[in-house]
Amino acid sequence: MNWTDLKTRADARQTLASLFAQNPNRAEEFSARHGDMLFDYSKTHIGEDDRALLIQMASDAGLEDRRAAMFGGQKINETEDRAVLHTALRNLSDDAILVDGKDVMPSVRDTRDRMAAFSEAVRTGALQGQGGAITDVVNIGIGGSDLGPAMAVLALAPYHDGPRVHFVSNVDGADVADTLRGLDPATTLVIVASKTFTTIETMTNARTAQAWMAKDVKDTGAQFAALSTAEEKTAEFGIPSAHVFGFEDWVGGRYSLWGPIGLSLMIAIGADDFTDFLRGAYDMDCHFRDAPLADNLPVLLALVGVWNNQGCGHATRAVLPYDQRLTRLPAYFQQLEMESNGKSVAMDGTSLEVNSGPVVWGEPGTNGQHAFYQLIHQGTRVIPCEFMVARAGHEADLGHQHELLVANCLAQSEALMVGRSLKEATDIMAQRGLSGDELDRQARHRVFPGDRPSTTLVYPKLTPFVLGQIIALYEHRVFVEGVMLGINSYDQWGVELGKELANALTPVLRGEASDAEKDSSTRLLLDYLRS
Ligand SMILES: O=P(O)(O)OC[C@H]1O[C@](O)(CO)[C@@H](O)[C@@H]1O
Repeated sequence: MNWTDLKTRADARQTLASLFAQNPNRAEEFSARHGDMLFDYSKTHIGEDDRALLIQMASDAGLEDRRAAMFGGQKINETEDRAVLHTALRNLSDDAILVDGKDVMPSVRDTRDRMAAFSEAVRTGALQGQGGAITDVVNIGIGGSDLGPAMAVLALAPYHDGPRVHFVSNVDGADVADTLRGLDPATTLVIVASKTFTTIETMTNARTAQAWMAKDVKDTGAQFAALSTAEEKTAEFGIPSAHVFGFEDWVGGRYSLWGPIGLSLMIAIGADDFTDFLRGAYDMDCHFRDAPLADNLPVLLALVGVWNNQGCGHATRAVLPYDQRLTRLPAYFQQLEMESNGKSVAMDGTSLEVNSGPVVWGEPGTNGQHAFYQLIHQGTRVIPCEFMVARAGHEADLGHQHELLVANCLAQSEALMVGRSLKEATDIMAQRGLSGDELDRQARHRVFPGDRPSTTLVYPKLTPFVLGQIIALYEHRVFVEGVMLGINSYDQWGVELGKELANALTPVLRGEASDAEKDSSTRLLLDYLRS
């Protein structure tokens, strides 16, 4: 890969002001549309030749072949010898997808139909709890078995017409206790969401919920469901097979929202809206698969990411949705991007020549503006920002609030780019009556360096279809960045060591095992915690 050329180009980048001055069509030429979605990346430092180099680099990395291999069910997750087929879960065509020569689609469709029947039964009251119709659903899962449905249920709140849906993830007993308090065990459905059905947090919380329900409900299994690839383990837990929704190991945890892990979302919004959500993702899949690289939204998003991170050396990326219902989206993207591309070893076992994926973080606007934007505007480090905003909100009677939201979103990217010079700040402070040294001192605090990069994604309205598009857009962006880095985006060995050590420390905390082998810092902490 041509990382040296990329860095040389990035080091020689021009300012945003000069890029716009040189090219009056920059906004048009450095933005792309797909359907009703607009992606503007003109406020980045990428010039025409830089873009050409980035596209060439993606192509040289074998992007087109890797993409075909992923969609075609080949085992691109090489460290786990698995296919990567979350796209199969939203494949709404009649096309077969073969893994090891077998079409996976009949089973995907069958599970989807079973999910729809189950969620309709819960929503209509055909499936009752011991105390009557189900009023509350509690999804117990963590990581990809929590973040996706939790994010999407909040995002699609205007479409809720089913029972209330709650999420428990943390092994901290506070989470399950606070969630179950006030719920009626006789009208609650508990969904245990775990791909492996071994995750300690989820299984511990599931057993706590089972004990809570058992005090009031004779047949707890009737009010439990399981979402897992490990169907024999769900049976051991006492969940009837009719309430078990299985999937295959070719669905990664952080990519699993589209199948059984989305059951809580389907119960909240209904099977038809859930299908619209899949339709949006499928639409983005087709765009990603078919559009030329230069017009391809996931590819462009990835190229901006690579330019900012591996090119310019910006280590973090802020995701800033101006959409309150996307409050959980930054956390969802954190797992999607950091668990996928937070790796320092390439597929062939060699060390990466460049930095791995960035630190992803964020909060919705306008809240973030009153919290951390100070650093984004005037801190010493540059934080590339990804703004997102809907053309229309759901609250038709509050259109004036949506205008304010949009104005703030656009104002931030403008302020980041344009900044405020010392001369401008001085003029402003002079008009306010300051002069001499005091004017000089005060003006310097009011300077905004500007020239800070951002992108803006505009979508028509946060519907199930559009949410599906947005998530698939980012999934494919992660894929493209991973291909360019030459890493496997679909394993997560980096989470294992901490899990192993936690398992070993539990008996030490209970006083059932010695801490003699532990380092002195860990021993100090153990002494304090046990005392
Ligand atoms: O669905 P499971 O198997 O409980 O795993 C939960 C999460 O744990 C992880 O394996 C990381 O520990 C994630 O990749 C996954 O989403």
